[in-house]
Amino acid sequence: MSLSFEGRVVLVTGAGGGLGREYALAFAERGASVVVNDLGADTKGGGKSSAAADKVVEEIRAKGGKAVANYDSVEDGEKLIQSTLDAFGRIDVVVNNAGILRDRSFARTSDLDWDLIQRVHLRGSFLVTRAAWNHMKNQKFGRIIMTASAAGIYGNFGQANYSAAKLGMLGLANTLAIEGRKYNVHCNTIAPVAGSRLTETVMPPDLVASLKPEYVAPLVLWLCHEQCQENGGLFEVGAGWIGKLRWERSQGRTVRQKNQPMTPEVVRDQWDKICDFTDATKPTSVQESLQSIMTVLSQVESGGEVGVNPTAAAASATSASGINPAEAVGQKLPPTTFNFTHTQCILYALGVGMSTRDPDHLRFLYEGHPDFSCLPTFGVIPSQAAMMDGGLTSIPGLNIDFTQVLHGEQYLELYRPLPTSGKLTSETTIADVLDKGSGAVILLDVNTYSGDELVSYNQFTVFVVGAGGFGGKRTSEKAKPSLPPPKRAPDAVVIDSTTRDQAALYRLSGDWNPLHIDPSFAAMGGFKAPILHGLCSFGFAARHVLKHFADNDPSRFKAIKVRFVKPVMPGQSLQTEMWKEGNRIHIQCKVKETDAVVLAGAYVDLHGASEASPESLTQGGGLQSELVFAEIGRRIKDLGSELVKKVNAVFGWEITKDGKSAAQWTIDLKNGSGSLHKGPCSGKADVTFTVSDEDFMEVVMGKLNPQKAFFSGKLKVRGNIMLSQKLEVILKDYAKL
Ligand SMILES: CCCCCCC[C@@H](O)CC(=O)SCCNC(=O)CCNC(=O)[C@H](O)C(C)(C)COP(=O)(O)OP(=O)(O)OC[C@H]1O[C@@H](n2cnc3c(N)ncnc32)[C@H](O)[C@@H]1OP(=O)(O)O
Repeated sequence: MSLSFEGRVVLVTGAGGGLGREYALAFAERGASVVVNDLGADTKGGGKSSAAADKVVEEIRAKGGKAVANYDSVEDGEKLIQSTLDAFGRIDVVVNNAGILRDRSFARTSDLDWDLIQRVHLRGSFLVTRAAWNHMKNQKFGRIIMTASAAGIYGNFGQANYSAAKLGMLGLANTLAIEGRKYNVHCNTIAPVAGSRLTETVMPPDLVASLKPEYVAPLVLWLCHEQCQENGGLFEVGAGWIGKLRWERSQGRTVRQKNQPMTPEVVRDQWDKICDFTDATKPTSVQESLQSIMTVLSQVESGGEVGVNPTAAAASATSASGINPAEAVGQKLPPTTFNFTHTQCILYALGVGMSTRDPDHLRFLYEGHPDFSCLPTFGVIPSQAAMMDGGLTSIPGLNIDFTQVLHGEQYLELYRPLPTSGKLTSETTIADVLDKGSGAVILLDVNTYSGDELVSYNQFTVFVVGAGGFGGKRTSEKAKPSLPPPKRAPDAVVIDSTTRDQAALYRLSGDWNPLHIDPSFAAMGGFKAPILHGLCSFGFAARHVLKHFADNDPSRFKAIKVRFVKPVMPGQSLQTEMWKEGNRIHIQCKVKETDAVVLAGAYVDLHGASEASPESLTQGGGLQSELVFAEIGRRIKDLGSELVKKVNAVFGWEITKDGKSAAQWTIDLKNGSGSLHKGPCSGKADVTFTVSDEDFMEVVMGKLNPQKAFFSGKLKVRGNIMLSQKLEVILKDYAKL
């Protein structure tokens, strides 16, 4: 199939002669509507005439093609594009071809020689392309050609100004290729060798005659066709030959050692190796280029030597298993000290989304508040310091690529509420290293002390993507398990938005990992953009639980466990679903916009749920009814283990020691009665609680002891006659105990 440009609109700058004219004719021949731009200047940029462009337009029209002339300077980019739109209503292709020469040896290059060349080539291409850019983006199609030159790629005597402008156009094209990719706007660069007005000054006449422009145009047409997916390429073309160019980089050598100054002498001594292209690499993006720099950073940090070929060192470390559990497990990181004041507590609270919009949050945001407190999940901050300081890199057997590190899971247990200022020390041990196939999992146990008192225990689970397969074990008894939520609708759901700057704010609490702020680093980890800290979403979820089930009382917090199953992007909304099971609140978090589960197997353990606050039980309307009834169940258990045993024996119930019941609970809040149904295993028990609204809430709020309520008759338990008789017997028995 021949390549047609029917329906396409093409602008060729400098199309009055040479290459530009050839492109214009070739596009028009294949059906394109062509704008033939030419200022009609001489090769040095002097003069102005419409003749050149008009002639080409005539040629095209004579052959039945569609073309209009335009005589604007490329420095008036907007005008060029406007006249293209006026003539044909759209713009599909821009060929930046116009150019002039002011050749001089460098010493004789005047400001004007320099400026004129930059203005026409580089600035002109920028202005014309920018004027076309949004039209192309909006229509999701565009093809742009930049015309560079061998003089720019290799340098050429007497063309300093021209070389600089030409390679500048390559840089421009490289970035346009990246920015336009997702809109199907492609930008490629050619370095043509053709006989033209510009080359006749530097080439012998017979060579100029034989290097015909028609040997270049087919490449330009192909690159501008919708079928061509090439983007960001650089091509040398001439005499019927086309070749593609790319960057090549030597393996290079590391010239720095940890804690040593980098000196010119070391550079000198390594020079031959730095310049040796054996096994050269071909980086194609800033990300690839940076990757090796990151490798060097981690090698230097882990005590790598001067003169090392970083790629080879990384390869041999991996082949000799960068991860070696036998060496790593049991190792301790250097202890760290964390000094903090109320500033860090407040900054952390803001980092996990607290806001003065919610009056309940003020106690965590204002040091003058009578109940000023530190959020319990701040407990991860002192303990992460050891890892963040690069301590992990010093562990033998843990040669890991930090661009691939993700936070996998977190467990935090507090032994007392955190102070709002103080000095805490943390001791970190590599508890275990697991081989998960797709990655390696490193378990880090951190004990944090205030003086001699153990304040908290953290278990960090670090997932190193791609580092598995070293033949290690898959599970560990040391891992704090995550737990699935109950199979029923959640008892409470909270939706809370993170902001675009959530990660930028959260990192100020000490996790400086560039993954959360630097787009290039995030790209190395395979992410389109920086992702939110796992511990930031963790903080959001934990405070949702604390508010909903513990009246924002930090002393109620005991422990939390979370698994990070998918990344969260700053700006997304978190939907925290919560299930109350006694003192344990199971949690699952989704990203509201995508419905993807991001935190799973998670739970918060609370202290002393017997002091459950009225608000936490009455919020949420109907959703809470199950929860309220579960609370009554737990209170029945409070009546005493003897009674529970008897009730279980008679009815076959299973009220367990933590107050959970296999029975299903429902309640009708309207008439103040609730019914308790035996679970699916037996249908015989069907008991109704009857209680006045007032008394019911008293019980639920913990103001009325359920035991007293039973015996004073305020809380009546009724079932069918037989069952209630049996229950009465039990209750009487119980009264005697
Ligand atoms: C020096 C710094 C120290 C501190 C480190 C933290 C620094 C922070 O700045 C970094 C961050 O905050 S990163 C942001 C938060 N984390 C994330 O976004 C990760 C999200 N999770 C994922 O992408 C995948 O689960 C992923 C990629 C983790 C795993 O996905 P897959 O490879 O597809 O795994 P899968 O096939 O589902 O399972 C394979 C085995 O791995 C176990 N597993 C899965 N997810 C896990 C996770 N999150 N944590 C721990 N183990 C996990 C699976 O259970 C399975 O093992 P098994 O078969 O034995 O059950």
